[in-house]
Amino acid sequence: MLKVENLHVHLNTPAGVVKAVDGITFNIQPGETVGIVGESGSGKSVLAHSLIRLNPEPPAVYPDGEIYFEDRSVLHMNKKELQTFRGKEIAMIFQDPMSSLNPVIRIGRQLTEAILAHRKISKSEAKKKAIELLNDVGIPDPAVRMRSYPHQFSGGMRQRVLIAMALASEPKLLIADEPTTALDVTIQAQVLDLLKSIQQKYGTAIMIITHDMGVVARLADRIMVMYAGKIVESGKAEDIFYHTSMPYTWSLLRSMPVLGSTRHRLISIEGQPPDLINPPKGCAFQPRCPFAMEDCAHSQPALEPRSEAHHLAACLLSESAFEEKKNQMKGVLSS
Ligand SMILES: Nc1ncnc2c1ncn2[C@@H]1O[C@H](COP(=O)(O)OP(=O)(O)OP(=O)(O)O)[C@@H](O)[C@H]1O
Repeated sequence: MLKVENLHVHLNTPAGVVKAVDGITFNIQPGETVGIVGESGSGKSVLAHSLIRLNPEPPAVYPDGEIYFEDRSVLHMNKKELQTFRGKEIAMIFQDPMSSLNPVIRIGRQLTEAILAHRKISKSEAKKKAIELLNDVGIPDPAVRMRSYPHQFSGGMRQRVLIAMALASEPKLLIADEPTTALDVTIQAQVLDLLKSIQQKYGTAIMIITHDMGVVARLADRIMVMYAGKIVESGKAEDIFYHTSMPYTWSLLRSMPVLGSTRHRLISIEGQPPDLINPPKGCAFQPRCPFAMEDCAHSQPALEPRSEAHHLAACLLSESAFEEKKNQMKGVLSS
């Protein structure tokens, strides 16, 4: 359904060219849930926004690569084509629902208008559909709540409303950019469960962007790990969690809190993410990598298959060598 080929997105800033997306290739199939994880600044949002050309142009330019949605080139769409494409085929929800809702217009009207923008139905049918959608996303008393203003809803409820708005056009792909970061933990879990149930009901593919490995663990079939504008590891969720093949992914996983663990402090990844204007030569993670070898500073590892099908990693260490290094590290940490 979605095919991204060797995509490069550059941001021309006064300080220089930020290589925010630096040669990324992936597909999303209908109904699939794909998680994109990485630290702040790794290029997740720029990548997601480029799928519907939401990065302001300038500063964004697309010097190389292609994005196809059902064989249509998104990078070659004109303004009018983009307008109908956005929301209708691919919809997006953001971290802060308040910024996407109009504070002075009732929820019901905003939702009804979103439906009417995409479907040729009467106003009363759209209203009925709006109530149905609010019900689907778990808003109690939806017919009554249609008359509420955004500030009369809690943060979690507002995120539910936005999910309903995104579903108004029955998109084939829903991009959720850090949809739960602004919510507290119990509400986060409810919103993630809602996304899962929506996918089952509507068959919508979901691309979820997060810096939280716990979020992708809960939701994603397939995970792509981003570092410095590149995908450094991708595979099925179980490959990423149980056959981790790239030291950056391993570091992200080690920084996750573990329920019931005797570990008392969270392990953070030492060092800073690289400057995307002057990225380091060789592997961009090398300056922070606990397993770096001499070659890592000179040659950039390609994203290559590992032993499990469709599991790719960009690391000069072979699977067995990485396994050995991890075991040595565990030995040092436990002694
Ligand atoms: N409008 C812009 N102008 C200049 N640089 C930008 C702009 N937007 C993003 N960047 C830079 O592009 C890089 C990628 O940013 P992006 O927002 O995609 O990261 P991210 O992984 O989504 O991080 P976060 O989780 O903090 O949103 C960063 O170095 C960021 O500073």
